[in-house]
Amino acid sequence: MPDQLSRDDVRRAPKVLLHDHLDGGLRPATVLELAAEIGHELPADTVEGLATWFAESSDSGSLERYLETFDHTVAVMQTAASLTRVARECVEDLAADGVVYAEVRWAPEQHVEGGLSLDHAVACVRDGFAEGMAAAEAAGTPIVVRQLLTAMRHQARSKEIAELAVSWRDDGVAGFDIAGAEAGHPPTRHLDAFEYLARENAHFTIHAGEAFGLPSIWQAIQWCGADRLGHGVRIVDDITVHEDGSVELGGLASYVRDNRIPLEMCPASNVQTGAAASIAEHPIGLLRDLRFRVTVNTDNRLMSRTSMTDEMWSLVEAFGYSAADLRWFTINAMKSAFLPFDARLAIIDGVVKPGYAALGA
Ligand SMILES: O=c1[nH]cnc2c1ncn2[C@H]1C[C@H](O)[C@@H](CO)O1
Ligand SMILES: [Zn+2]
Repeated sequence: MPDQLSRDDVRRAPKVLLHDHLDGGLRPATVLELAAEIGHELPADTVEGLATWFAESSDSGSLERYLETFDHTVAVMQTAASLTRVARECVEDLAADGVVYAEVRWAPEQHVEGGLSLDHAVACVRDGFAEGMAAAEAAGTPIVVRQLLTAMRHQARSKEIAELAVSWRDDGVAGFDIAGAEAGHPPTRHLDAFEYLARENAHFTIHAGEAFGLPSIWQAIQWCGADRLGHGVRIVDDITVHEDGSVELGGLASYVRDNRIPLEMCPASNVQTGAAASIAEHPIGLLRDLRFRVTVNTDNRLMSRTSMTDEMWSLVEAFGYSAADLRWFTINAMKSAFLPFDARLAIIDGVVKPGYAALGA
């Protein structure tokens, strides 16, 4: 494998994405077109102007402000046709970027203002993903994409959304998540949903340790039983690096590492919301050195003006990572996917390993 990676190597390398929001990844041109169709007023009227508006408005250092930008994307995703279109384009964009497996999350409860039922909305996204996967296959860039259904943590529909996720588990839905403002909305408010999912042998991840610290991570794992942590960056608050370079892990950090709990890290998003000061200072460097089960993700490609290639390339530049490091992140992610074990292995052995082997050839 080449030591000196180029950006094009990173683009060609097979990548696995576990944390990407459907309503955070629209093409700016699509937002413009869909908004024009329904008469929704946007803060800019050109593709570049809108792309810049999303990126700049999301760059405030506050998760709450960051989340306000979703008003515009959610507004244009209230019909069957728009949901299917956005889902299809999402898959096409990921595949063109070299993503070979993705779990894309969205909150069905936010897409029923136009009269869609929750089930119909999920079916529309399923259809869009299927169209996108077929188009990617035809373009020679095959990809497998699954939905994660998100419940909003400030609302009270999590049990209902958890039931929706279970009822669609054999038709493209791989798991469940909660998202939204973290401070003041602890995951334990949704305990009935998580207990239900556990009884159903279903998978779930929880956004935790992004805008709020260790108590949120502790609750997500020890009270709610999350399989993975969305972000989880604040786990570093339970790690002490001494002056002599020795490292001490607190009880929670040890638990997360010992149990190989996957961290869905999203560097660009974290810099925008203030969860990390810069990419170079992002805790991903330390956590990778300590061999936590770290994965690299985009979170919101529109708001962060990013892609999987951009995220990985920014880490190559900041930390000097090699192809072997990127392969390690990618296999970590594939091992942590909410797919059956044999399906995960098939992608690791059949796609990821050969793809990295071919990189230097
Ligand atoms: O990084 C995030 N933290 C918490 N909530 C988020 C983040 N990115 C997106 N969301 C919210 C806004 C979306 O409307 C919702 C469902 O995708 O999830
Ligand atoms: Zn997120």
